[in-house]
Amino acid sequence: METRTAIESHNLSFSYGTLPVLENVSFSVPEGSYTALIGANGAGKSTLLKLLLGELTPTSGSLSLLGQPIRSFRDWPRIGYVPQGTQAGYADFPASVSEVVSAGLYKKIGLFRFANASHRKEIARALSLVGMDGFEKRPIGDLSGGQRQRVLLARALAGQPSLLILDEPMTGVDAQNAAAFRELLHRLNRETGITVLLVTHDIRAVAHDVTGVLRLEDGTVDALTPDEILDELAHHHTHTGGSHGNV
Ligand SMILES: Nc1ncnc2c1ncn2[C@@H]1O[C@H](COP(=O)(O)OP(=O)(O)OP(=O)(O)O)[C@@H](O)[C@H]1O
Repeated sequence: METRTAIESHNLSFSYGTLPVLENVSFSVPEGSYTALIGANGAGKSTLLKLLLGELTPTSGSLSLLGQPIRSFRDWPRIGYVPQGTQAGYADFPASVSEVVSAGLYKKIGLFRFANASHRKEIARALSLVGMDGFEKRPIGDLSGGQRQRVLLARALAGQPSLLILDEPMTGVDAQNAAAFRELLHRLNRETGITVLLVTHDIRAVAHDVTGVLRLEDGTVDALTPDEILDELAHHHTHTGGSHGNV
């Protein structure tokens, strides 16, 4: 069935005990969009991602993924996820690039459900998408931070998800590699049509790439167009993004 929204929430609320984080939040992320999720430290970005990944359950309201209510969502292979700050942790990881990328497949489709040849082909395809063709046999620890981060993106892309969720993937990557990674995300979104939801503290860096922005603030979510965000940035408003002084 064709779905129009990758993510949709209606009056979504979530509290940790008595601490409300999201209060009657309604928003939608269109299929094929490139959406930035921004908000100051503690605004609730990670909490919203955990709700999307099924790790937390909404207190009330509805949340749907790819047109299905999150409670009964079964299509996890269609969701790719790049968690926060993982690239540095792979510096000493004793595995080849191929093994790391295939972990993304195992999680999605089960260890024995993929024939070996098509399995290898899918790993090569994912590596090619991120510009890491031929790196299968290299130990991941031998790569640069920027290369490792692209391998982790390939792991999320293995199995051809239709929604890619990234939690501050540029953390701990130098400026040049971060710029290359942003360009890669932009190109993936344009060329493959994959829906991208990017949590970022640096909205300025992606404001020209994204098709929309969701800003978490005081328990609510505001949807902004790229023009609105660029306008705010041009007028030096201070509440467009994180609290690291980069807005
Ligand atoms: N497991 C938890 N139990 C209780 N409170 C929590 C828990 N996790 C987060 N919080 C609180 O919920 C609020 C939202 O936190 P969350 O981590 O979602 O924010 P964030 O926007 O991701 O922040 P950051 O940008 O620093 O990662 C904060 O006040 C935080 O202290």
